[in-house]
Amino acid sequence: MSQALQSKGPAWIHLKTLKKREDAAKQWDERAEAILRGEARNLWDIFEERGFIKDVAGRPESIKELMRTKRIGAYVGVDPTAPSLHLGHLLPMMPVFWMYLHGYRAVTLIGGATARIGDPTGRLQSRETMSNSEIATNITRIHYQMKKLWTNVEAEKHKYGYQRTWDMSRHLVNNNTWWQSLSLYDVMKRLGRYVRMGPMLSRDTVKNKMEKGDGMSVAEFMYPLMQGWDWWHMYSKLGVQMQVGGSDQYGNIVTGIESIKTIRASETAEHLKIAETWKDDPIGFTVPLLTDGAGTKFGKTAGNAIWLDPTMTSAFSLYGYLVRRPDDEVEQLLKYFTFMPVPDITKLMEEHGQDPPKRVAQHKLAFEVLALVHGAEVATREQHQHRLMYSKGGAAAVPVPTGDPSEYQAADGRPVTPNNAPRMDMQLPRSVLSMSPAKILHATGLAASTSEGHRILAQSGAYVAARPGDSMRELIPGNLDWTPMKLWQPQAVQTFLIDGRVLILRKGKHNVRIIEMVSDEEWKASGKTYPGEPGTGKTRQAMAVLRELAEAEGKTLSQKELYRLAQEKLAAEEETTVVNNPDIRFPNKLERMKVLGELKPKGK
Ligand SMILES: Nc1ncnc2c1ncn2[C@@H]1O[C@H](COP(=O)(O)OP(=O)(O)OP(=O)(O)O)[C@@H](O)[C@H]1O
Ligand SMILES: N[C@@H](Cc1ccc(O)cc1)C(=O)O
Repeated sequence: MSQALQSKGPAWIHLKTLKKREDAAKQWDERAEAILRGEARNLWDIFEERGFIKDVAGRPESIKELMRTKRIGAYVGVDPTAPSLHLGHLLPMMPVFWMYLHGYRAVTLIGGATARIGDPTGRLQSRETMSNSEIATNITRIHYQMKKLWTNVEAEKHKYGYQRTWDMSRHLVNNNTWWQSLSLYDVMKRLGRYVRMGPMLSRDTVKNKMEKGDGMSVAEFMYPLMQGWDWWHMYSKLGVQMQVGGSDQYGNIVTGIESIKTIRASETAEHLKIAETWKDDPIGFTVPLLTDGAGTKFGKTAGNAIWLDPTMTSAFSLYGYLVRRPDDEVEQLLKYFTFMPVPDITKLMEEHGQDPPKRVAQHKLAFEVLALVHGAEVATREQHQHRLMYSKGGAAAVPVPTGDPSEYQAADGRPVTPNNAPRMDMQLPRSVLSMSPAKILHATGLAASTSEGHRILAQSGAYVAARPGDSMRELIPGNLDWTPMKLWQPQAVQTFLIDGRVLILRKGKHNVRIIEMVSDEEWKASGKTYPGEPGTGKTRQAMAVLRELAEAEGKTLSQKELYRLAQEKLAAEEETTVVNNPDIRFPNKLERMKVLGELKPKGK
């Protein structure tokens, strides 16, 4: 046995990794051969068959050959200009998910930096400037949404029998992580110096916005170059050679290809130069536009978005929307939004054709999309609800998210997963900020009590979105970094407020709260209470109810008596009626009578 293999530690790991890499390359070559022999399929053909390809930046034959022979990476980016992704965004993400299932490297990108500038493509008016807190909120929500999608893609991988290979990989990145430290000098030196104004000025977006719109800022003008630099970053660091986008992204993708070639050629250090053969060239394509029944693009601007966030479009409504798709659309939607092989879709459509009113194809579509967006358990639940509704011929009662305390509780004590995570957005009164971190955790529902809050903090189990390290400062705008919370002084948490109004906390991996601080007056007027709110404890509330009941009977009770009775009743917790708060139990009517019967009106 060689020295390296005998010794423990890094050298041994290194050899093991090398061996895996070698095996993976061999497997890839074998598959490339199998594709050539017609025994395996080229993913590019699958993209074509499913209707994913609208415009191609590059030669389709070369791309196909590249995909056969090389394990390239692919990415799709979304700017967090809204608090949620929508169905339109999911379309360009689907080919990237397919890439992952087929063993390529797949990246979804959140444009924490680009969202600040706003993609001017196809617009006459600039996007509104977003505040730090709005960006932080959107990034947090979309980050966890993408995580959830990736979790469910993983489940789909098993469902459809895709093998895990050692080298398949998926990444979720935020372009702010490189833009925050990139120097203007680097961008100018490697890219700006070579880009000519003529072609940039002749782009439709630039001409239209300058001539018919509200003009164009330098940053907006540079936007396609920023997107191009993102791609370069991932091209050079992760081997991302392909970009996928919505149909409006063609111009940005072409500019990106030119940018990569320019930056690549501007490398002066011989040992850092990247090869420039067709096998190394960046390539990309756009997917068709997803439109609504009236042919309008689905999106934020048109106000017709079907959101992937269940508090914005409930899982029930998403299912309902998909089940209502007309017969002539459903086959294409199955190709776009499910991982069902096309022969299975064809078979399903034949079955559907035998009894169209049964909508088997639409139900399958709805189930599959929900499984991808919200997980198999929610998909099964919603399918059941809808079947029940149709069989009864009436509308089932659907819970609409209201921000009720129960929505912040983890599902029946089970571990919090991306698919059952409680809702993130909540409000709390500003006075909460002067409480201890343990109490704040309790107030947000991240801890069941203050003492549990203490325990969580002692074990470093909760985090606040903040600058990395111990700097005790609020989040770097555009980033999402976490700092473990400690048993800090009561005022400390205040230092992490973003724009003085938003606090972002997390417990465990997926249990997140984005808390908007409102004035105490506004909170009081809302009539809401939070766990541990002073004056709203169980005993105090029970005393208030008992006092009211007694007064209605013309009886006045001392505080001491009220306290004793409240304690007694709460301890008994027999026959109960839930009032307002599911945590607080009150005596039922019979009980009340008994209680009041026992009472001696004061002075008698
Ligand atoms: N309806 C759609 N069909 C296909 N792709 C879409 C659709 N909507 C958005 N996309 C794609 O998703 C990505 C992100 O889009 P973007 O952030 O511009 O969202 P949007 O909802 O279209 O915004 P807006 O409506 O404000 O223009 C882009 O690649 C875009 O082309
Ligand atoms: N410009 C894209 C989003 C995006 C941002 C950065 C990227 O690197 C890629 C894509 C859009 O508006 O849809």
